[in-house]
Amino acid sequence: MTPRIKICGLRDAKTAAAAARLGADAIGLVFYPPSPRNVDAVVARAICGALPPFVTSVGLFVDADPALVRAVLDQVPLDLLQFHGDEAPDYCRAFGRPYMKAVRVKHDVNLLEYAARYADARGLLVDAFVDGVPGGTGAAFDWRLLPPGLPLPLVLSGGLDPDNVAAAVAQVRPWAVDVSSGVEARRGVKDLARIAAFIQAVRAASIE
Ligand SMILES: O=C(O)c1ccccc1NCC(=O)[C@H](O)[C@H](O)COP(=O)(O)O
Repeated sequence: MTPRIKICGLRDAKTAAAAARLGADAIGLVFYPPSPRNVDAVVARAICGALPPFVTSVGLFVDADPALVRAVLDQVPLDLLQFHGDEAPDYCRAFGRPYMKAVRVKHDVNLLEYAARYADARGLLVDAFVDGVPGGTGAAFDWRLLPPGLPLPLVLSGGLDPDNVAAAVAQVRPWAVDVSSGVEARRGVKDLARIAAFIQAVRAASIE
């Protein structure tokens, strides 16, 4: 099985459409103003409109005011919500949309407990813990901290790039991989050659 591939932090329709043509299964839209990858609803709507069928649009929020999430949902046809902060299960459910919960992994995190708390999530996205920065850091974590037998689909992220993703897939066997910094030319600017190389590396490492 080849893991699904999400390219996160797209900021224009042309690059998002190109990523989809290269084989991305999902693209992530960051609604978090401090991020260099932040987009507004107008740009996000244009990006979603440029995607072919069967490519999932994921809206990423970090402890956002629910009014902001609702305002985005009113304007942008998102398929899935990604909550990347400390959102409680009730918050995540309140929008009545499919969601996945991000967890920033450090040595004492109990992912089985997370999976039980967010049992209705479509998946758990695991990312590196970096103090003071919620995500998109390019930092990796020790994949040995991931327990076997997680009951939710696992989306592996954090410091993945074209050179290390094959090893990550072989070791972790995730449902999907998610990348942002590792396919950028510079912070916030995606590089199509790196996206192509990343997708190629994931496919070459497909799981039995
Ligand atoms: O991308 C961001 O700027 C960002 C900001 C705040 C919270 C999350 C953010 N990105 C989340 C993602 O889904 C990234 O793909 C994930 O954190 C991995 O990022 P990277 O290590 O840069 O590949």
